[in-house]
Amino acid sequence: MAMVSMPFSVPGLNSPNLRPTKRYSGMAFATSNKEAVSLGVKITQGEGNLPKLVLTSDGGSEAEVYLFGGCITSWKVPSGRDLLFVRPDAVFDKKKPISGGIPHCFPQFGPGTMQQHGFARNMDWSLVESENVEGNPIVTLELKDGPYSRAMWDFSFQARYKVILNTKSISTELIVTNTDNKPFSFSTALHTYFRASITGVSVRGLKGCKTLNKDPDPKNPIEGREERDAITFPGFVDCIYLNAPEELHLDNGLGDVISIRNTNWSDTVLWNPHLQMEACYKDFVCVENAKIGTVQLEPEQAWIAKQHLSIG
Ligand SMILES: O=P(O)(O)OC[C@H]1O[C@@H](O)[C@H](O)[C@@H](O)[C@@H]1O
Repeated sequence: MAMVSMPFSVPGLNSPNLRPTKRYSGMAFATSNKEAVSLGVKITQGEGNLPKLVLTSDGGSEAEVYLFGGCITSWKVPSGRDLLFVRPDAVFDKKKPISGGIPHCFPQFGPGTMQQHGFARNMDWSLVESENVEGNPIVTLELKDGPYSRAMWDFSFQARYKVILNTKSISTELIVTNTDNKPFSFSTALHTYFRASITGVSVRGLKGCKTLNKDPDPKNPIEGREERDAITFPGFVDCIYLNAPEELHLDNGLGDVISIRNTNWSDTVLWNPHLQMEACYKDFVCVENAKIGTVQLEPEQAWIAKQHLSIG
């Protein structure tokens, strides 16, 4: 497939993090719109003037992705309903990670030696590729080590994150490559905040999994086994499910059943803070595809994991 590099400029958005390589895949390129990177992908100024990609599919779905944190903050299905949730206390000033959407936890899920959930959600990712396949926009973001990450984790790495929006789904593919000359290991997660009505929420598919319950002490989780077909959220929940299946179903209590499929994200985390976040706990649930046991990569080795969220 041909790759075409083009100079790119958007007023107020000139940044080394915006250097997309367009790939032409079946659809014409929208040359008339300066802010369009490829058909169905625009770069805009989001909250706090942070660069935000807006993806629009021919089928009527829409997604928003901030380069800061490589964070998908919105996934609207054709009905216009946003199935993701951004907390009301989220800030867009780069002083904190964006609290909501699909933040990255990398290279540590935590708790651990560095800040909770690692540094990837606190760094600017770059847009490196944008394409459109049969009306469906695709962007690829990249994160590499820099002084900020090196101070916490002294390794050279590359993370590539592809986001694919279809009419009824949003898929991601994360590839972490060891670009160092020594091995490294990491844990990681996609900390997805789903919009929900918590009293009506249930998660199915985890029955039989070994659990590590982080309540009451995240540093000393209690081992157990899940016995319920449908997990509900009547109070505080913070629990890791090891060797989770490749598909879960989330009933968000708002009329949507979301299929959460994965490849190679071996574990799941369920989290709802209940009264610890009194202002918003009723409005979301986190169902996180995670890799809790560390991944070890030798130099030049890569690890790949996919997530596929869809509605029926
Ligand atoms: O960093 P955030 O978005 O506030 O999320 C924090 C929570 O993230 C969850 O993944 C953890 O299991 C919780 O222990 C933690 O409290």
